[in-house]
Amino acid sequence: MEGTDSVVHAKGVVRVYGEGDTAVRALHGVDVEIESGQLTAVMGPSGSGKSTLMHILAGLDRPTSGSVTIDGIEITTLGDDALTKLRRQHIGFIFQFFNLLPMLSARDNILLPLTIAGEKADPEFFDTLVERVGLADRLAHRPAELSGGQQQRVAIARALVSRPTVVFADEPTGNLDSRTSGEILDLMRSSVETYGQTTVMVTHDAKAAAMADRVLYLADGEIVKETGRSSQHEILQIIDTLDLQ
Ligand SMILES: Nc1ncnc2c1ncn2[C@@H]1O[C@H](COP(=O)(O)OP(=O)(O)OP(=O)(O)O)[C@@H](O)[C@H]1O
Repeated sequence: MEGTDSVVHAKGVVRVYGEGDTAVRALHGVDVEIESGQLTAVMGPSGSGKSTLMHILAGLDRPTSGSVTIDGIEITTLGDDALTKLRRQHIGFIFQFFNLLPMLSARDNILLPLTIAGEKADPEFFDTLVERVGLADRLAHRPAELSGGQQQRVAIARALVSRPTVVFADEPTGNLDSRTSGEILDLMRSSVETYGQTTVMVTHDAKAAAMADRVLYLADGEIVKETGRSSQHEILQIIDTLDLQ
C-alpha cells in the first residue's frame, strides 16, 4: 500500500559505549521500521538512547551488533567511503543548533549537499522549496544575519534539497521559542504532506510529537511503546504513565 512501506529497518541493534567496567549499554537490541512517507517521532527521557538510535539509523554511528538497512542497503557492513556516499544520497539532517556554515549565504548553505556531490539543483524545485520555507528574499544573507527560525528554515531546505530517502531531525525546535517552533513544525509536517518526505524526529516536546504520524517511546535503550497519531494530551499521559519524564 502506498505510504506504508518501510525505508529503514533496524533489527537487534545494540550499542555499547566503552569497554569493561565503564561500558555503557545505550541500546539493548532495538527493532524498528521507519515507514515511508510518514513523520515518526522518537521520545524518551534524557539518556534513554534517542540520539544514539538516530545516529545509527542515519549511518552516522555503527551499532556494536545488529542490522540496519536504508532503502534495502545493509549499512552496518559498508566501508567509510561507501557509507558517506550513501548518506549523501539518502539522508538529510536537521540539528538543534542548525549547523550552517557561517561564511556561506543562505542559498549556498541550502545547496551545499548538492555542491559536495557535484550535482546541480533542479531550478524549479529549488525555487518552490525556498518559497515554501519563506526564504525567497533572504537567500543572499549569511546565517549571522538571520533569526534562529530563519536559520532553521535554511537547514530544513538544505535537508530537503536533495530529496533524500529519509530526513533525520534531532530536536529541531529545541533551540527556538514556542511560536517559531510551531512554524518550523508546520513546515516539517508540510514537507511530509507535500513531498511525501519520510522524516524521523527526536524530540522532548509533546507538542512536536503530536505532529507525527507515529510516536516511538524509548526508555533505557529499548522501545517500550509505540502509538499512531496522538494528541499532545495523550502523549503527555503516556509519558506520565510510563514514567518517561
Ligand atoms: N560517546 C559516548 N560515550 C559514552 N557514553 C555515551 C556516549 N554517548 C552517549 N552515551 C551514553 O549512552 C546513553 C544514551 O545516550 P543518548 O545521547 O543516546 O541519549 P538521549 O536519549 O539522546 O539523551 P538526551 O535527550 O539527553 O540527548 C546515555 O547513558 C549516555 O550517557
